[in-house]
Amino acid sequence: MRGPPARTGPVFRVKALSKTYRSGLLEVHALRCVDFEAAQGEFVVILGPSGSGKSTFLNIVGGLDRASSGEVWFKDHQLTAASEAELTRYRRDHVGFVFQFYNLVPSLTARENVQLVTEIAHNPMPVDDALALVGLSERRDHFPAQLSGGEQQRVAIARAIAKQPEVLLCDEPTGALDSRTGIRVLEALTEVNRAVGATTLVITHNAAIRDIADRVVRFADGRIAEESRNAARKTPAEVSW
Ligand SMILES: Nc1ncnc2c1ncn2[C@@H]1O[C@H](COP(=O)(O)OP(=O)(O)OP(=O)(O)O)[C@@H](O)[C@H]1O
Repeated sequence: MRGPPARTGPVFRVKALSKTYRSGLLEVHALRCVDFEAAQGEFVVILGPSGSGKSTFLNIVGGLDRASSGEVWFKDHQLTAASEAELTRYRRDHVGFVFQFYNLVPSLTARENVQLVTEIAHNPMPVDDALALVGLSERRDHFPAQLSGGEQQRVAIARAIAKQPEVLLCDEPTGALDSRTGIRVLEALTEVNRAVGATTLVITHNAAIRDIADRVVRFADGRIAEESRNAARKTPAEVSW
């Protein structure tokens, strides 16, 4: 008789994570003893007021910044014990980043911007598949200046997921966009989360977005103040703000 299917462990395990920034005599406690886990393929929305530690958290989990104390694990790799070279490899091989500002190369087309990543990735998807996932097949030969803000953000998402990352970390991906365009970008993110199965963490100031997540985490004053799970996820089209 076969037993129950083997459960895969969490993708992220964060234990007692703290981060203190020091400049001169001044200390800022950006994170205070944060515990967190995320499962494979989970879509987590992170809310919280300005300065509550959201970006600091995402940057540490993404290997862009270092903890002051505590542990961060990505599967069986302890990021908090990793060397700079190991963190660089972690970011390159496993993490897709999407930021508020798209950081596309202006002299390259949409396709070429995505290609920059697929050329150095271990297991990339075809560039055209990545652009199709975000609904931009028709625009692949356009330059960033010929694309709307939402389209540029979708190119940035295609670039982030073309390497088929295990995690997708997004810091205010709709922050610079109007609501209709923002919804299109969220549709691209949920589609990518479904198709690639990447564990997805999305920071937003926009509480309306909480309904599209599996789970919502609210930061306040460097701590996780509240967590909730959505029994049913809404589609981005059902959300308005
Ligand atoms: N490099 C840094 N040096 C000093 N202090 C910093 C640095 N980065 C962040 N902080 C401070 O740490 C605290 C948390 O910042 P963080 O950017 O994580 O908040 P946030 O919730 O993402 O805010 P926002 O929504 O405005 O982006 C803030 O008080 C901020 O000023």
